[in-house]
Amino acid sequence: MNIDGQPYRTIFPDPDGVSVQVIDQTRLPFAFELKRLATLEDAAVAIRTMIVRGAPLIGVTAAYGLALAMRADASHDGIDRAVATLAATRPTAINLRWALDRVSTNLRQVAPDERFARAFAEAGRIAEEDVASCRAIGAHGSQVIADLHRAKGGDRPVTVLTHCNAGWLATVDWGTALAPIYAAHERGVPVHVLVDETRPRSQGAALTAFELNGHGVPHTVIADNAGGHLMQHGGVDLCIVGSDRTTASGDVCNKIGTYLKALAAHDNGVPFYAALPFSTIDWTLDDGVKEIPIEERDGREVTHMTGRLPDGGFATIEVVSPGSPVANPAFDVTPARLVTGIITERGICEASAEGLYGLYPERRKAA
Ligand SMILES: CSC[C@H]1O[C@H](OP(=O)(O)O)[C@H](O)[C@@H]1O
Repeated sequence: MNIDGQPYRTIFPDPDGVSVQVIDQTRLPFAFELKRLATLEDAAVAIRTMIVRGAPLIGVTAAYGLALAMRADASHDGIDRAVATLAATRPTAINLRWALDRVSTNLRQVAPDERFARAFAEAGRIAEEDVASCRAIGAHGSQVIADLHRAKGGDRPVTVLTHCNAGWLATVDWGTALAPIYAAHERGVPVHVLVDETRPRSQGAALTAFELNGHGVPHTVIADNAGGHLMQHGGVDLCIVGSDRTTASGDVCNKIGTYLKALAAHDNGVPFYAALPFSTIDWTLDDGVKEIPIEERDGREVTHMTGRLPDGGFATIEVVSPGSPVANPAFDVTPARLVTGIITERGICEASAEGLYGLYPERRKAA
């Protein structure tokens, strides 16, 4: 998407042909910096430290990371080691495992000296598919916004609340939850986005707000705990969130705090959608609350915050009483019963096995 009129993607091959460039998301919104990933370790560190983040982007980065690993060790053990290293970086987003399986599956049948080129090309295909999928999610989802705009009289913007960052920075381009918003904005449907700051890493305040500013989409950043109140007072027409893993039954795992927004939406009759591509669906799971692994991140993400000083420098400050124990689960699971619908690249379905298998019939379990 655009940054001040200049189109960007979050990850792209370096002109040298043997590495990739990524936007360092730990430096946004106050600094725009690219980082070159040339090795397996570069890719693993980038995912683990959230230089790149967001389920689809994590998958694409892992795919390129496996290719980069082939430059150093293209043996069978080298493939196994690279897959294990990348799979261990973050446990929740299923896109990571999905991408590694897709790239590694046929790699062993290829001659070792062809494995880098084959894996690098496959990673590129995954990236292009992600762009196409997210663009399609935008097209399908923008119709929900357009229909709401008409249903509400067509004389005011549709207010959409979103949580965390599920925009183009979480994918290769377009995004998932934000794709319908971009598409609606570009087709002239007036929208106003309520951006949950999304503690503790503030992906909303730092990344979603950065995206929407860069693309000229009206928005307001709000404290995480304000959403329920705004819904009670008619301030929210629609919620759209992303997902890191959605089960075959429609349970939606997403950034911590999503479940609380879904409860408030349900209590106030606000439609609550999850937007996600096929690569985010885990067809092996049915009970998301019991079965999806929830990443526990470093407590320092809660006890400290990093921001910009008045002189433009960066500083990290402590914001919790020293010595207090901290818990930092990074995701939660919204049961399908609280989800109005799931917006995918193939269309919109109800959050259920019937809905998802209806869009992806080839995934029906063998009888
Ligand atoms: C389109 S996936 C975006 C998804 O990923 C985020 O998690 P993180 O920033 O920790 O990678 C968040 O759950 C978003 O909804």
